[in-house]
Amino acid sequence: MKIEVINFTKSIGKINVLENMNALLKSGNIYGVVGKNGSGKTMFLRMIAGLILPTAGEVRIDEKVLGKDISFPNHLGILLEKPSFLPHLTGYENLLMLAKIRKVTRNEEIQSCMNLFDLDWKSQKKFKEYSLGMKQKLGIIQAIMENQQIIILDEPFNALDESSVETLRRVLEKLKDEHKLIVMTSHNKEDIQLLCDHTFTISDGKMIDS
Ligand SMILES: Nc1ncnc2c1ncn2[C@@H]1O[C@H](COP(=O)(O)OP(=O)(O)OP(=O)(O)O)[C@@H](O)[C@H]1O
Repeated sequence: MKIEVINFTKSIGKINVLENMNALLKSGNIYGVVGKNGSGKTMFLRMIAGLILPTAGEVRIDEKVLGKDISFPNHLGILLEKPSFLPHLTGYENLLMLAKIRKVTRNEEIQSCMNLFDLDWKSQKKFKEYSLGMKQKLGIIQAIMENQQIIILDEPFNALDESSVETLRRVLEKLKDEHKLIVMTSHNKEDIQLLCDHTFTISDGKMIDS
């Protein structure tokens, strides 16, 4: 798959939160998006996910224009800040419910994904009782469990303990080998250097290095 960002500008009020962005992303690569707090990294992810529409320019997913030819990229798995799940259900019940929508993920796959990240799928603990890191892991699992072609992860390493960081690194390498297109933000240089084939640096809504 191919994502092309062409002269994309997004203005909110008088501010350009993204300004004249250009980028090309292809399957089989991990892309890192870096920059200071408030520079526009999350906006960049929202842009390629079709969650914000341009003031000018466009995003093409395999030649289809987002917001015109298609509303959202097909085959998208996404983790945005603060994953939202139903508080009164367990983690497993939340994932089961989401899996029912597209009907592509088997229960066993959810169970093994939870095991991989050291979450007990049989636990009766409700989502509202989850710790920050447990919530993060559930969000990661939801983004990858449907085996989507494009995987967008906003700060996926946030709040993870050391062994889960290792697990996630291995998972992302495997997804790359399976020819997925992965885009992630991180404030951690080591994660970016170890994993990413290409880095986009954003400053004040502008791409300063690509
Ligand atoms: N709903 C909104 N309305 C107006 N401005 C917004 C809105 N959401 C974000 N912004 C602004 O857009 C800019 C980019 O925000 P963004 O969330 O993309 O930053 P970021 O690089 O992801 O930051 P961080 O590292 O803190 O997560 C910031 O100046 C922010 O204040």
